[in-house]
Amino acid sequence: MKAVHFGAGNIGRGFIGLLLSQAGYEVTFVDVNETFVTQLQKRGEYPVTLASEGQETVIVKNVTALSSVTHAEEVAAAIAGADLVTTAVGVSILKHIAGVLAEGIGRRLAGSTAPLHVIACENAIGGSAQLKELVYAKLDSEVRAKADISVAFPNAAVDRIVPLQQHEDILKVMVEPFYEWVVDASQMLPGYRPVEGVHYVDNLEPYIERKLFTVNTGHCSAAYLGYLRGYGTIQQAMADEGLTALVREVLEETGTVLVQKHGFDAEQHSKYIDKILERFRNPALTDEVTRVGRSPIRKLSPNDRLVSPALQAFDRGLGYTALSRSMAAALLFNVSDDPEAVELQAAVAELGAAVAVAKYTGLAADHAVHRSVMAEYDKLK
Ligand SMILES: NC(=O)c1ccc[n+]([C@@H]2O[C@H](COP(=O)([O-])OP(=O)(O)OC[C@H]3O[C@@H](n4cnc5c(N)ncnc54)[C@H](O)[C@@H]3O)[C@@H](O)[C@H]2O)c1
Ligand SMILES: O=P(O)(O)OC[C@@H](O)[C@@H](O)[C@H](O)[C@H](O)CO
Repeated sequence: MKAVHFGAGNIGRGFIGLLLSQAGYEVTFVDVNETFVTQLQKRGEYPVTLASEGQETVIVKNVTALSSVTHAEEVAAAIAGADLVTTAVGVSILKHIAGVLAEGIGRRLAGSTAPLHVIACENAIGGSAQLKELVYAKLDSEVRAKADISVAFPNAAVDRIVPLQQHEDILKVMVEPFYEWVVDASQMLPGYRPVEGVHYVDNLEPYIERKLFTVNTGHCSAAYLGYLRGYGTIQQAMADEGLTALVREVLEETGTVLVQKHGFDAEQHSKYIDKILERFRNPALTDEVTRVGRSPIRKLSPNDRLVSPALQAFDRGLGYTALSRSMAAALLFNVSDDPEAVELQAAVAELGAAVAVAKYTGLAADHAVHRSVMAEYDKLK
């Protein structure tokens, strides 16, 4: 079985490539980073170390790589012959891989009706659906009709904390032991062969919302509030009890929405929150607040981890003050090598915070959540 995986970065090597290789796939990574590509081609394997007491290392074998810049032909050919395509490049990069993916799908459908699943493993609601739209926009109607039959884009939720890596071996990845990969079974092609280690569910929404609005909402809250208090890592921020209490408040707000909306057991959900906070604290990881808070404009966007749960709380008459505080803190995330942080800072300086909030969150200036964000911003500033 053959898989093509876009993005040989942290989660790509530390989770998706590892799991697919262990499930028996020959994995071809596709990346723009020439060093990763050359090293993966040359060695055909790389180590993944678990950030736990024993620090067990697994060697991921049966892998190679292609450059999406210099090997576009080979990438399209690999897609034409693959059983599975996955991505972990960042949701805003999906538009850049849609062209070669469309080319590969077109070639494949010219001579084969073998099933192909394309799964975006990004932190976003409906990541694969977004990718499908981008790819379909590049296919003609005849190819689209064929793709409707034998190519599927099931949405997914992936969870494993993989920080930025700093090892002598450039391919080595240190990952937390926990992992979860959930795929929407209702969007798979009939008779699909499950990938070992992937959890297939009939309705993905409760899973993706629970993950994004707990792990990622809590994570970015710790990052933005931690940044304001001068902490460099999530582990340092989470050692501050006052800060952890603020993060917990946020997760209590999202938890109330999730329990009401999806019918999760309140006690179980509370344990889920405890477990997530424990994962953030993992002393064997060093996870920088600048990684976890990266791309604040994406994180402040209407369907992402802050605005969406706040609006859902508002609609249900529930609290959203702690979520508003995290959004306000995002406005103060002044990291000069993060292009979105730079853009956000410039927008706040030029337009004022109220207009910038409306612009990036989609919240009208007279919306109660917008007013709440501004009230928290005035306090934090
Ligand atoms: N790191 C985590 O803990 C984690 C966990 C779950 C989900 N995610 C999600 O996975 C995605 C990747 O995150 P990451 O932390 O691995 O980031 P990363 O920056 O480590 O990896 C992204 C990789 O994509 C590559 N890339 C960029 N443009 C490309 C292109 N046009 N074609 C091919 N490759 C390209 C980059 O060179 C890089 O190697 C994001 O959507 C993130 O939200 C990350
Ligand atoms: O990848 P982002 O920028 O959407 O979010 C940063 C982190 O919260 C994220 O990468 C987590 O580590 C991951 O989602 C854990 O499963």
